[in-house]
Amino acid sequence: MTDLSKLAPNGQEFLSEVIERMVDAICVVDLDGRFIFVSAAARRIFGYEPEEMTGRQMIDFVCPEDRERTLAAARDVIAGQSQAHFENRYVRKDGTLVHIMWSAQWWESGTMRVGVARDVTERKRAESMQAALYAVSEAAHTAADLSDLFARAHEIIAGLLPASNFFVALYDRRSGLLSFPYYVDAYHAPPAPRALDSGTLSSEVIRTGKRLLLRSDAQAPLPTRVKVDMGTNSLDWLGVPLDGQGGPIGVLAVQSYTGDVRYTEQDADLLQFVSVQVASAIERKQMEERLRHIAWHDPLTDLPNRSLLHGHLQSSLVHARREGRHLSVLYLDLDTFKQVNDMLGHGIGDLLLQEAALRMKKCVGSADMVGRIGGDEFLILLDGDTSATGAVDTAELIRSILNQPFQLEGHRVRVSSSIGVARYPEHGADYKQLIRCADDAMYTAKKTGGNRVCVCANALHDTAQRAA
Ligand SMILES: Nc1nc2c(ncn2[C@@H]2O[C@H](COP(=O)(O)OP(=O)(O)OP(=O)(O)O)[C@@H](O)[C@H]2O)c(=O)[nH]1
Repeated sequence: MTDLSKLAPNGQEFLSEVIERMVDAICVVDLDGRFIFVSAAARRIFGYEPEEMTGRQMIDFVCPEDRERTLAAARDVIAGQSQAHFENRYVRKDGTLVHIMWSAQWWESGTMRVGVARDVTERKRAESMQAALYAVSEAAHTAADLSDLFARAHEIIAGLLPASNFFVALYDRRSGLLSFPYYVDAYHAPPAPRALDSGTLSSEVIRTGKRLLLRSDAQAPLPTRVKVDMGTNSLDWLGVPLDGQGGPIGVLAVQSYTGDVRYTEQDADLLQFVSVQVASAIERKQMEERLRHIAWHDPLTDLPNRSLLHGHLQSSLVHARREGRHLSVLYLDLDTFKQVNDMLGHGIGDLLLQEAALRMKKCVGSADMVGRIGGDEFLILLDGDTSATGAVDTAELIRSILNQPFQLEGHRVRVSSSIGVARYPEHGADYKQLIRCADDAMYTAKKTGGNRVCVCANALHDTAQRAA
């Protein structure tokens, strides 16, 4: 061991001076868990004067979430297992968190723990930001859809800053509307979509393309354009723009209603940092959803196309079979539609198909599906009302609604329709059989003059055939 008296005449003074100048803090804790000595570096690391800490329980300074494992680590040290890299978080005097890495050892004869605390907050911050970026980019690939992506982004952001009140606002440039597809809040329900000029804090972030941090204690006036907002009755409001490739596509926002959560510029930096990755993940998911929509929908009417209808019918049949339920299929073909094209042009024919699609959708429930098979042929799956009369009633309703004249660019156009009805399990056991039966019934309706509903005539009597 070095002889201190050779370095300085008074070894004690020399040691005190060295300890005073150390960047890391030396902390000594007795068997009862009280600080009995804390060196000067505590001032910078914990924000307390050393004398404010001595005599007090060490555990009271530890972040509540980390207390249990800190006590377990302390027990290990007392049992003789020294710790070289134990990490936990302390609450500084100003309320902020500091990440500490401890090296600690038990001093048997003194019955006390001797530890050295190193402030690793910056390193932890860099690590968690890196991890957050990685997690967001992973979520961009693996999230099932946009809402799953939002929930996962929320979880990731909550690991970086307090985010119990968090929302995602999306801005649709074409409609000019700001919507709130993900909204978690202690007091408010998700707001309805609103125009960008409705004077909200979120729209201010979109308009300016800049983050906005409002702290209740700063008493800063609201931006002049802001009139009302669901955030105005929160104490602190922090929103950052989601910058897409062609400008802001939305906002990520956190807000607090309680004084123990305050947002700082540092939080704004963190949220902004993550928002870049979140924005690109959202754009990626939006693109995937657009492509999926295009693949499954008819471009003219935006109705489900043949592939989606067949897939939906197959899975509905699986459920119906399992639950012993009925379901119905309507096959609809417009009568003499060709004449509309021939007399008024293809453009008016297109408008008629679009308007007819809207009318049909209004006749069915949310569990049902109206799709376009092609040309002037539509398929309607009735999964909601499973009664035999319900299917015919719905078919009659559709027929009569399509009979009403259409006003299309100044032309008054009248059409009628022929509809075939087939029911599971009476008329078919699988989707192909059901569609064929409904098509046959539609053909019968057409052959007998059109503008009518016909139910499939070929009921399956053989139970073995039904169950096939
Ligand atoms: N405007 C328009 N017409 C289409 C479209 N797709 C198919 N058609 C036309 O729709 C018509 C469908 O033919 P049909 O069902 O045989 O004609 P129809 O006059 O309804 O005859 P019936 O069904 O026997 O009453 C054809 O003239 C197609 O050219 C489309 O997307 N837009």
